[in-house]
Amino acid sequence: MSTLNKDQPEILKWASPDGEFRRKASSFRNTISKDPNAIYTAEKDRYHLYVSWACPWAHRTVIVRSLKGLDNLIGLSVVSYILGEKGWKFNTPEETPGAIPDNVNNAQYLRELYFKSDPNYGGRFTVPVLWDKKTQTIVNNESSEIIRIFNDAFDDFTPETKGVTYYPENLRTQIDEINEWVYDTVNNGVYKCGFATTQEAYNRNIEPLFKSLDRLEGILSKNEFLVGNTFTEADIRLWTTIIRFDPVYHTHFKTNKKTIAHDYPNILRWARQIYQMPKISDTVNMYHIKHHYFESHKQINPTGIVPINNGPDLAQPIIESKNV
Ligand SMILES: N[C@@H](CCC(=O)N[C@@H](CS)C(=O)NCC(=O)O)C(=O)O
Repeated sequence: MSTLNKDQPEILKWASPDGEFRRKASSFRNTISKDPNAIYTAEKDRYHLYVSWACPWAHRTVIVRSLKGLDNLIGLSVVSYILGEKGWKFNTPEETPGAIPDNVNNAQYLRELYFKSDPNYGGRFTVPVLWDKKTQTIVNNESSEIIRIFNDAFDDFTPETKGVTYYPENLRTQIDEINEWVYDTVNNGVYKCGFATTQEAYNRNIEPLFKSLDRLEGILSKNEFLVGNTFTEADIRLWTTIIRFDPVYHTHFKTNKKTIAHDYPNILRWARQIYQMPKISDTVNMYHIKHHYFESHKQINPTGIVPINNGPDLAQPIIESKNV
């Protein structure tokens, strides 16, 4: 058992006593619907999204909000990049460039929204949070569900993106199947390696991660995207992890068997292709990403030093590397 865990405040304890990191299920799981009689019906200016630029889960929701043209329908607040003992904090952009304060609830810390929704809340205070201004509560705090809500619930307000779907009906089985192993071994896999506090827990998770990256490289050597030639939520969900891989996870989470830049030419081609789609690069804040991980997890990086590498330049021209 690790002694590390004992010295940490409760909120900064990531691993279980056996050294393995187990992500807790999100608590607020409601949906928003086009039905005017639903509790949470789709309306302009009713909902607000709370995110961190640093967080790969929250990043998915920012991407779909932007691609679906919801920026003027659903407001946005962005926490500061440091996750401290009281959790995520709101700062002004003068204090933290890139931060957007909470002008809906005027909260200082994200946790206030959780207690406003449920005074007995006992879970973690995570981003993303989708907030309903009308009922003063959290609708949903699970990124995979928020992106499905954004995918179609507001279509009646956005004629220009109406019907644009990242979860097309004919591809759902394939998307769900990919999401499942990518979530377990890659999205969450990097955390299981990085937050492990025993060698055994790290060993158990590092091989499945690289096995999955090898598998993804194989898929992307034949296809443009994860599911054939259609850009879907499976790509969005993986992409936010991949762009953090070389600059953060490789060092900070000790996932240093290979890098995207040198060992995965097809994943790199795909990552560049998505980065260069309209609106996507605006959702990437590498300063928040790097400074969040290296400065917040003091149990892994006690000095808080932020290493220099920003990962491969995603704005570079795309080099076709299929079937190499
Ligand atoms: N399953 C959640 C995970 C969200 C999550 O873990 N967010 C992290 C940031 S990357 C967080 O807010 N952590 C704060 C904490 O656990 O105290 C989702 O996909 O929405």
